[in-house]
Amino acid sequence: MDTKIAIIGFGTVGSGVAEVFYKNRPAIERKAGARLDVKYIVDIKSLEGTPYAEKWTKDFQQVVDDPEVGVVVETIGGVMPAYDFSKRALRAGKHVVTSNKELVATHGAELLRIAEEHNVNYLFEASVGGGIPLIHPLYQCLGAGDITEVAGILNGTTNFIMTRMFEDQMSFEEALKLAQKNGYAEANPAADVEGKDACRKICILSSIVYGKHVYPDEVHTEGITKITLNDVQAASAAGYAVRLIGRVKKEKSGLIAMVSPALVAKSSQLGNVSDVFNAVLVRGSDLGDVLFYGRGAGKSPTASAVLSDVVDAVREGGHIPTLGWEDANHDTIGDYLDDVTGVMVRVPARDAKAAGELFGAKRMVSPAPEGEAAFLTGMLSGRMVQELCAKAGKAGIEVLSALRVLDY
Ligand SMILES: NC(=O)C1=CN([C@@H]2O[C@H](COP(=O)(O)OP(=O)(O)OC[C@H]3O[C@@H](n4cnc5c(N)ncnc54)[C@H](OP(=O)(O)O)[C@@H]3O)[C@@H](O)[C@H]2O)C=CC1
Ligand SMILES: N[C@@H](CC=O)C(=O)O
Repeated sequence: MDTKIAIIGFGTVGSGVAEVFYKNRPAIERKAGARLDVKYIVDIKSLEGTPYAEKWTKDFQQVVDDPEVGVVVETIGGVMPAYDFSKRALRAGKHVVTSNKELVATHGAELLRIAEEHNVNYLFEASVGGGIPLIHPLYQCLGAGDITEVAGILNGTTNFIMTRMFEDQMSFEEALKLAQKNGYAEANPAADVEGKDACRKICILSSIVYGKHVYPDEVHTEGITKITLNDVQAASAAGYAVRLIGRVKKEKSGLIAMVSPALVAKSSQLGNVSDVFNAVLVRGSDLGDVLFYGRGAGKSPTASAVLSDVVDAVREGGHIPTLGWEDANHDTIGDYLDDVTGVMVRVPARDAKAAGELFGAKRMVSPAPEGEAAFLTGMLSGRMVQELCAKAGKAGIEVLSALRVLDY
């Protein structure tokens, strides 16, 4: 059997898909049980001068109208026109494979439903964790367990930037430029540094694990832009690393999800994750902790995840029935202020005593950054931290930062 592939969007990931496909073609065909080839590459810019020039077209309708095309790989990114292209491909009876987490997080439930109606697959292994096999294990292998919590370092760019800034003293701008040069960053890197990309990824993981669509507007999201060297130094003196963590957990009152920078013990599984690497911890009441680890961004790792979906789509031919979730009304996630964690508070040295009493300091950090004091509190809800910060303000105590401390 012959199946033709069309790649839509020939940027970092799309070009990686073509390169890895031709490099590993015999193994990919053997696993898919079919002869495969890339017939079209759709991009707004010409591919003249590349080895793929004769496959290039600007006209997506050509792909839709060609019965030979069995799989459409969507690597444009963003919602439009990727949303429109994906629907047209699915309705034309073609499998769609994507790395586009913004689209999956925004319209995943609908696209999965359209795929099911047309007996094809909508697959997105590359949308979370780059090259880490994560989506498939979550819905297939871990499907039976009662998963209480998923937490992870979900953005390669920010982890890379923080590693370079705080371990190699690189400036934020230089580190970001290097992440872009390496092909890690989003087309608009604000999505990385402001936490939106990690938010989209935790939405996808939550939807898979808990079976209801979690939308990005439900998830409280903070990025890394306010993290300072003094935060990192104080955390380190206390035995912690600062990481951007996306997490969702099941509480008695419902699900709580958020993205924020947080302290994790240096000796912990997440505390050790550096550079572009991602790690996702899945915690289950029967399962205990399972960790997924690998390169979270970049051309070849992401392309390899995309191609694993191409193989599945061709081999399974529309029969991957368990991947999916119900649509929901933007009301799946509870109030993030109910989340209870430890907190590390930094204040000017002059405010150490008053702040320590107010927040109920449990352990002073030593050495604190010069001219400052820092301490760890007991367990506090987000709401209590807000109230205490407001009280501190009224009492003339300057809270320099209050960062969550997590037990992963
Ligand atoms: N880079 C990474 O490490 C990873 C990326 N992803 C996701 O994969 C997707 C693609 O990312 P990436 O490859 O980095 O992005 P790029 O910006 O490098 O690639 C997107 C490509 O699509 C082209 N394009 C834009 N609009 C259209 C259109 N209407 N029709 C056809 N082509 C179009 C762009 O052209 P032009 O440049 O001219 O605009 C560009 O060549 C995104 O959703 C991203 O979030 C997922 C995992 C990892
Ligand atoms: N910009 C993203 C790319 C992969 O999803 C990241 O840095 O993680």
